[in-house]
Amino acid sequence: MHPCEPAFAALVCELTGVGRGGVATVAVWGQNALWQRYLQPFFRPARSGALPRPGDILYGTWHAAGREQAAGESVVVTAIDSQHIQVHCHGGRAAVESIMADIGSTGAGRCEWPQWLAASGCCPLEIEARQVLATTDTRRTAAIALDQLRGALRRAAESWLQTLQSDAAQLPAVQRAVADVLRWTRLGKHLGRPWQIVLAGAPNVGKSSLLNALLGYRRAITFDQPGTTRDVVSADTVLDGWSVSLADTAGLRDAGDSIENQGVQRARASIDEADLVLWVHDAADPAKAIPDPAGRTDCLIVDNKIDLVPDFSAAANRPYEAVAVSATSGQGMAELMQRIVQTLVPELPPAGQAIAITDRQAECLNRAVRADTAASACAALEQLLAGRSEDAWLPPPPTSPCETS
Ligand SMILES: Nc1nc2c(ncn2[C@@H]2O[C@H](COP(=O)(O)OP(=O)(O)OP(=O)(O)O)[C@@H](O)[C@H]2O)c(=O)[nH]1
Ligand SMILES: [Mg+2]
Repeated sequence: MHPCEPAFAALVCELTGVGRGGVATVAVWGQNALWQRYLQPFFRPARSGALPRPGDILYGTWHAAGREQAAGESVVVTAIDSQHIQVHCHGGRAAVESIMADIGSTGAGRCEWPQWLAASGCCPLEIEARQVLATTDTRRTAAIALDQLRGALRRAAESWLQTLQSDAAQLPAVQRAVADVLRWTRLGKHLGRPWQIVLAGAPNVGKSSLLNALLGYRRAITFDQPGTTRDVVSADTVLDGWSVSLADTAGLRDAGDSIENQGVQRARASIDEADLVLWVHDAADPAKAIPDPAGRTDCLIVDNKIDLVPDFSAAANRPYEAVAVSATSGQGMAELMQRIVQTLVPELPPAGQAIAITDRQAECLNRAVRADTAASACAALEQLLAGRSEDAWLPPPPTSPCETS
């Protein structure tokens, strides 16, 4: 049963997910006199009659509190069963907010759809998979999230649990299997969240030009003087089915200008948080190159402006491994995109692979891997299957009256 229940006789929730849609669905769930208490004050059916029976679909208009004389919002109301009614309205925020507020004003508690799913008895792994799936924006990432929604991780966890419960000596073998699943965690973390790629390097090497070339449109200002970019300029795109957020940064130098210095500080902070840094050099002016951020495993060195270097030979000119490109002519850009994807995702998971897609899931699996005894590994796996869904990789849900009351 839902934790909100003692505080509210009914819950109201927007069921339609993130993103824009033509139609939105608001659901009301409760025990008693649902129709009379929460719908009748606002809903005028086109054909008046007896109270709807389960399965009835009614067309009519919604008359917001205080605006009873206005024309009203066209809605379709579905009586799913005696405890569950859905209002289908225009998908714009104004209509949804108004209907939610009206139902809330009669005493129903507002909640978010993951809480709604929990109230309906969904297991946490399924709720988390639905949450991540709702935030994916490519077929590739949606397919991997869908595998988890179909139970890839749940089945793996259940089978490890069964193995350990019947034979504690299997702990090392189970822990190896769990560790194998944890290999995919970095990828799982980026199903609903773009990889952060930062373009950095000395001033005037062509970082902004490279950002524009990767995006395919002119997002950032480019100019033939150093110090053009001051702030972090970001834009999202998709590379080979992976959502990436590209951030162009100020050229790194000690500038006298305090505004530019602030830009350089922001650039350094972005580098620290990046999943991958494209460290850009000017192939035509190697003396300008500055050392790449030492110790970073995910850093690709990019030699830009190769169109200015006659007979630029990738191997001969430099002692480091780099991708040679020209942001202005487009030379080498396809290879650069390929190298970015290979660096971020060196291997693709096979179809149906179990993957941890939330912090909570990864923490439970990590506890199982570190467990000293079969009993504590089982406790971690049970927690994975039954624990509450609170996900740090997803934006926090707006505060709900369910939580505050
Ligand atoms: N020939 C040639 N010129 C380029 C290339 N990439 C950039 N440029 C030129 O180099 C100059 C600097 O380019 P930007 O993209 O503004 O360089 P930046 O690294 O962003 O510079 P800051 O923002 O000042 O740090 C501009 O005149 C660009 O047109 C390239 O591949 N080939
Ligand atoms: Mg720039």
